[in-house]
Amino acid sequence: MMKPSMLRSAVSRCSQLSRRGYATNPVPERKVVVLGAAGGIGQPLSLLMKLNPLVSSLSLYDIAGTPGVAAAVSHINTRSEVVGYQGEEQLGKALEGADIVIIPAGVPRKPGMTRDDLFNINAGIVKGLCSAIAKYCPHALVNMISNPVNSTVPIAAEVFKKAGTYDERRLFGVTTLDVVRAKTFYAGKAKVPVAEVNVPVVGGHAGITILPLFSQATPQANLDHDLIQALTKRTQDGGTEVVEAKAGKGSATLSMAYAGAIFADACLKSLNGVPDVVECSYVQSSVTDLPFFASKVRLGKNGWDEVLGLGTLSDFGNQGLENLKGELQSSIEKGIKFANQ
Ligand SMILES: NC(=O)C1=CN([C@@H]2O[C@H](COP(=O)(O)OP(=O)(O)OC[C@H]3O[C@@H](n4cnc5c(N)ncnc54)[C@H](O)[C@@H]3O)[C@@H](O)[C@H]2O)C=CC1
Ligand SMILES: O=C([O-])CC(=O)C(=O)O
Repeated sequence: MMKPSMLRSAVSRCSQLSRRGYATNPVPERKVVVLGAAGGIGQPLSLLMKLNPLVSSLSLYDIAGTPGVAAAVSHINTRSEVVGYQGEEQLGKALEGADIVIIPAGVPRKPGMTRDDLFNINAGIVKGLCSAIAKYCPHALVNMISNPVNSTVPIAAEVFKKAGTYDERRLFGVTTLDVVRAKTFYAGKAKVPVAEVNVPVVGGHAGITILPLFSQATPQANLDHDLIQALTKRTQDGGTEVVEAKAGKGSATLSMAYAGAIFADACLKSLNGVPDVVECSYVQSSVTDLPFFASKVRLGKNGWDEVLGLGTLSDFGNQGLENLKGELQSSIEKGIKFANQ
């Protein structure tokens, strides 16, 4: 068991490491809101955000269960003040003054379902939450986790457009878990240290729309075509692997919380002026003919500064890109249509 003194020194080491490279001192005040904070992702994500020294105010909102989560998290002796909010009448207060809103609210998959099968429930949840964001914190960066991400991000964009608050640079679909998986699976096969691995993952966040570019992975390894094909399939099916292993008890929560915390930390750093923070994310894009697309984006003080191109694709990558376009386009259209009903 870890002794309290060890945990304290780990947290302190963590804060020292995180502070390195920050352009401003003292660290600015930043409010982070988690919508869906009492859920399977929401709880560990709230914990990880409480450990982030860049957060000064942590607002935990859910339709139920937040007082307990907030009470537990608030006892951790790190910088941020934690407040729990429960029920729609408290949503405005939860959001006011937010710099970043992370949204893992909504139902997860069960075995046999696709992410699109969640649309009927989650589209409405996301629409409602985004209307509140437009009203109470229109300048916040939005990190959308709720599935189907390929549609929920276009829904959010439409809601913000209607409210007159849309700024494409502030809306992000969180695809970091695809990158996390691609790195892990690649490191295992390429026999390279996982901490050194980088793999861009582009496209979207469902099945074949998830396109890991292993030909651009670093450190480079001479993996044969069959292995690259297998790694691609495993990354695309990573979510389903967890859904099946959980056998009806939901989908990835802990690894998603980790991925969500990485992405939110990147947003916080760039808001604070750290230059050249680059992450993959599903954003409004002109990299392909699709209006939303995941690729590397350079983050800045006001959201993303630049959507980076795809680089040189292998034949396999090009084929994957062509194969995903139809599905991604129809998921985008479905979201836009729903938001405008
Ligand atoms: N982008 C990604 O890579 C990933 C996305 N997901 C998605 O994240 C979502 C959440 O997954 P879990 O946390 O496992 O589900 P969960 O069911 O454990 O938690 C969802 C939480 O959302 C809350 N909620 C429902 N309606 C709400 C509303 N109107 N306002 C605020 N909160 C509301 C629920 O009360 C619950 O606490 C799912 O849609 C899942 O598919 C999951 C894993 C990875
Ligand atoms: O697979 C799911 O339903 C949840 C998810 O998006 C993931 O784990 O990548």
